[in-house]
Amino acid sequence: MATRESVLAELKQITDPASGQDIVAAGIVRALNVEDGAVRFVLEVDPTHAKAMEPVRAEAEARVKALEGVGNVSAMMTAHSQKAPPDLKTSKPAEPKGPQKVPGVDRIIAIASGKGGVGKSTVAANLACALAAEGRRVGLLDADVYGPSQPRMLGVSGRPASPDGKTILPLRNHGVTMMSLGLMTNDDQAVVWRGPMLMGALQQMMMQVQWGALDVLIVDLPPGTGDVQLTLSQKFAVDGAIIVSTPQDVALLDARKGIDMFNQLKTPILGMIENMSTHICSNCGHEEHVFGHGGVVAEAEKLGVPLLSEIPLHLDIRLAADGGAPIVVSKPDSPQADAFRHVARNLIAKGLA
Ligand SMILES: Nc1ncnc2c1ncn2[C@@H]1O[C@H](COP(=O)(O)OP(=O)(O)OP(=O)(O)O)[C@@H](O)[C@H]1O
Repeated sequence: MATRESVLAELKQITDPASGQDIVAAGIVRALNVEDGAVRFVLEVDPTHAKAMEPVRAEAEARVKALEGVGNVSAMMTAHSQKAPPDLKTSKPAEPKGPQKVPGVDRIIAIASGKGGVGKSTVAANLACALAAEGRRVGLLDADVYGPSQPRMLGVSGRPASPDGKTILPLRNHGVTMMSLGLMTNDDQAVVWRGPMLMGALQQMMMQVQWGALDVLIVDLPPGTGDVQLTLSQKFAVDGAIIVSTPQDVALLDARKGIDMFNQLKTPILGMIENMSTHICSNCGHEEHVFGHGGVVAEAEKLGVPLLSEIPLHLDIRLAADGGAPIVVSKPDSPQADAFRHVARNLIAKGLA
């Protein structure tokens, strides 16, 4: 199916004779609309150039028509119409400023937590694998610079290759395309990241990794509310954040700060996940509430965000994560895996993943 990105990429192949730039960069492509294979756009040109621009319009129309999954194409020149619609009269560039999209990536979901060690990476790994098991094209970016754990959780190692010295080839396991800052550093080397370095590294991971076509890119954030969170939300079009917390008061207090930050950044909160909700004894199945119970449900209700799942504290979840095959992959039919799969299905049903 043709997307806005694929149409823009094709239009970028055409040169604007007036400026010498491609027609997208020159800002003359306006009001692009791609819906169910039908593509509409306008070339806004100076009326005195209308004649000279006709071949450009015809080429644009023909090129887009030749794209796979495109049916009807309507390419109009504003110089042809008596009066251009008001929003086409500005001289702003075609691409909106502000958060950018990662080429080929349809959606970005951030997995965040206020506090460290609450199981954010475990949730991100299982959610990515669960979405892949549902047939989604999934990427997982481990942006947890302070404790990158995805290589271990997804069972991948080795340095990612960069054949051209510019782009980075991600690794892949359990149906998930994965990249981690942990793969770019030595295993036991402590890395001290400074703000600008962090932002540069994140930008590089998002834009220079060859993610390919993805339905969703899951970003496993570091705990807290720091530079990585800010850069991600300000520079990239993040579709939503999922906040992971344990039911403890301290974790919840920090989770609230995280939610406040995303609210300020206008990143939608997709919901909260209560991890280590109840402990289920792997011998007798007895349940107990190690970190208290119901804290996240109450908090989610208070903040008006959905509670997406309650994940039990279970030895199998830790063993699976430490063994390089998350529980969703190693024991897909277990109730523990189901707690994650339920979130994945829910996100897909809502068109969020
Ligand atoms: N529901 C669970 N049941 C059992 N063990 C769990 C569960 N969730 C997480 N763990 C274990 O707890 C530890 C911490 O989890 P994880 O690394 O996912 O936390 P985090 O919030 O990402 O931590 P960090 O602060 O390092 O980013 C890991 O050993 C993981 O296997």
